[in-house]
Amino acid sequence: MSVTPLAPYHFPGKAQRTRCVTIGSSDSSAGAGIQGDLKAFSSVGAYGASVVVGVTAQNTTGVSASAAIDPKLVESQLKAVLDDVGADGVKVGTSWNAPLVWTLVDRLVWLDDIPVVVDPVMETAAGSALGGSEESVVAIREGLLPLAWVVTPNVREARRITRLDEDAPPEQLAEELVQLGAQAALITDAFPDDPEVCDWLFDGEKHHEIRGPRASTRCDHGAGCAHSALLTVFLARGVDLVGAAHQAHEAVSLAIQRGAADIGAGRHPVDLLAGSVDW
Ligand SMILES: Nc1ncnc2c1ncn2[C@@H]1O[C@H](COP(=O)(O)OP(=O)(O)OP(=O)(O)O)[C@@H](O)[C@H]1O
Ligand SMILES: Cc1ncc(CO)c(N)n1
Repeated sequence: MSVTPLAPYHFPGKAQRTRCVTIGSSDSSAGAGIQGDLKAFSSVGAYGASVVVGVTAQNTTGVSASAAIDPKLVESQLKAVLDDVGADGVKVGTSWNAPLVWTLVDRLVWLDDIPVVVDPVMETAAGSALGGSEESVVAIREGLLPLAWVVTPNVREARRITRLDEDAPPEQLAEELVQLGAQAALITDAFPDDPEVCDWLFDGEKHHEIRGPRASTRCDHGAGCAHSALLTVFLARGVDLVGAAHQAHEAVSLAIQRGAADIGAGRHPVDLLAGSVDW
């Protein structure tokens, strides 16, 4: 006789505000990672909670040290958050190693009907590596993609996960990501050398190109994190995927344009709240 295991979480009922959980790593400069995600959640009035899977000593010029958190402690954080705060949407960022990813996968399968956005980050805007070992890429492919409502890699990350050639177009990369199990794939900045920015979305049936002007600032530290965090909130609020992808792109594009150019000497942080605060 097979017995269905009990869900490991208590799952409180609905709250008035949208609750989103980011599962990712600390960025000490707070432009990206869980700090960036929490700011993005707050910028649109959502309540953000976090499960820390790694810590980076990082600033706008790069990462100087990092460490992954013990999977058991990750599991305890997830339980603490989901049992009490609850979640209307979950975002997964950095994946440091396979045991960590599989621990998440084992737990996230219980999140029936809650949007899960997977942002398979492997490098910072300044070019430092963030995880991305071959074993963690395999765990992302085999474990995380099948749980993803939408996966949001940039082109380099999409190539790494799909193992397709350098010259594979975004259309093929996105279709392959869906073939691997994601419900949808959104490749950010699909043509990095073009004068216009284009996010390529494949919703499982149709392709959509989300285009906008390319900001020429160096304020893109945390752009990808902010994008996937906002996407999580909009999906949690029931916005359809194409609409959510447009809204997230527009907000982040503006956040790069009006970015925090006075912070740090490298790739400055995005600023989602620029213009809303009177200094
Ligand atoms: N120069 C730019 N001007 C306007 N929008 C941009 C620019 N660069 C990126 N974007 C937008 O920012 C969002 C995040 O994309 P990006 O490709 O920078 O993520 P990423 O490479 O994963 O970033 P990160 O390394 O910070 O995680 C997308 O909606 C993309 O279109
Ligand atoms: C911790 C962390 N996660 C994600 C990114 C991607 O921007 C970053 N720079 N740092």
